[in-house]
Amino acid sequence: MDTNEHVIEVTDLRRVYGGGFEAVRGITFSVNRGEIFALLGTNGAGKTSTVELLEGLARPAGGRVRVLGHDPYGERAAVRPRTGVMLQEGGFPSELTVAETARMWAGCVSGARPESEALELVGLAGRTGVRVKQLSGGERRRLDLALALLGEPEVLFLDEPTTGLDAEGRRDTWELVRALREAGTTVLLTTHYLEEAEGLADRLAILHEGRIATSGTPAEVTAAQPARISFRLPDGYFLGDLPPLGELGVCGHELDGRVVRLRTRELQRAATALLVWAQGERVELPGLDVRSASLEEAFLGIARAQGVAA
Ligand SMILES: Nc1ncnc2c1ncn2[C@@H]1O[C@H](COP(=O)(O)OP(=O)(O)OP(=O)(O)O)[C@@H](O)[C@H]1O
Repeated sequence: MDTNEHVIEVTDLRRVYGGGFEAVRGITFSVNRGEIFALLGTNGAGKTSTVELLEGLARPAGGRVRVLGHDPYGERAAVRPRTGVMLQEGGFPSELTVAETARMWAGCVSGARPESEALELVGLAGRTGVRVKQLSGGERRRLDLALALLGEPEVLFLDEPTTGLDAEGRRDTWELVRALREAGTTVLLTTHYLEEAEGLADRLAILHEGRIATSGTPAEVTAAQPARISFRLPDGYFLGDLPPLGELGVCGHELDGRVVRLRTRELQRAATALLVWAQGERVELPGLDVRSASLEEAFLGIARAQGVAA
């Protein structure tokens, strides 16, 4: 299998709504076969607007989308049977049972796998006789996912797949998505959960106001953010007693009471210099905490830099 094949290609994509509002303002990215790609962003950043264009539900105002080499809007018949879509709101008839819903949906999918298999995959095998209206919010999300899997899609679009799931349900969904990737499925998902993107995505893009603010592997995106060192000043010491912060490679600091917080892009150098200083002074640095930036910090950093109260 050629894992460098671009299964999704998006070039300078734009979406404009009826009133003239430009929700997607020229975004470019690609997703390789067998990759999990996450779209992150603040509320209203344009994630759903983008995913809907990839799903062929609307025509772009500009730019180009290709899914499996086809235009998903203009060549819907070529793309739709090979993709699975989990929308944010499923909207099934609430009187039908889980089994009936799956059967009805399977009737619309060519070459569908057995409904029982799809329900088993998402952990709903024991709920087949339950009416949709009696399902919990999390169970409905899982039913949505089962329906998206019925056609054994090559490409799966998941719009906030774990919203409303409890911690266990979320972990089960992550495992399932990973297993799908192992089987060669390409997955594009949107999420508000940064740990979901960090733990699941091979690559991600953070959208902000219709543009990609940053993209890359989770490690690349976080590496662009400064790491943090924090500790309490030892008794009798003041901030000015520390070695010159510039020499430690510190790019920002704050003092909160006696707690010092340093930000650095050279974590190893700064931490080493600080520890060497403490050893020379024969003091402990109480509450010492040294950590690389998390995706959450990268996300908040981008939102702050662009003037958003995240
Ligand atoms: N049908 C519509 N008509 C006009 N504007 C719309 C429409 N749908 C969405 N928008 C606007 O487009 C922008 C992007 O919305 P979108 O739903 O794509 O964001 P999102 O990143 O998915 O947000 P969320 O995280 O809140 O789901 C928002 O400002 C939204 O108000």
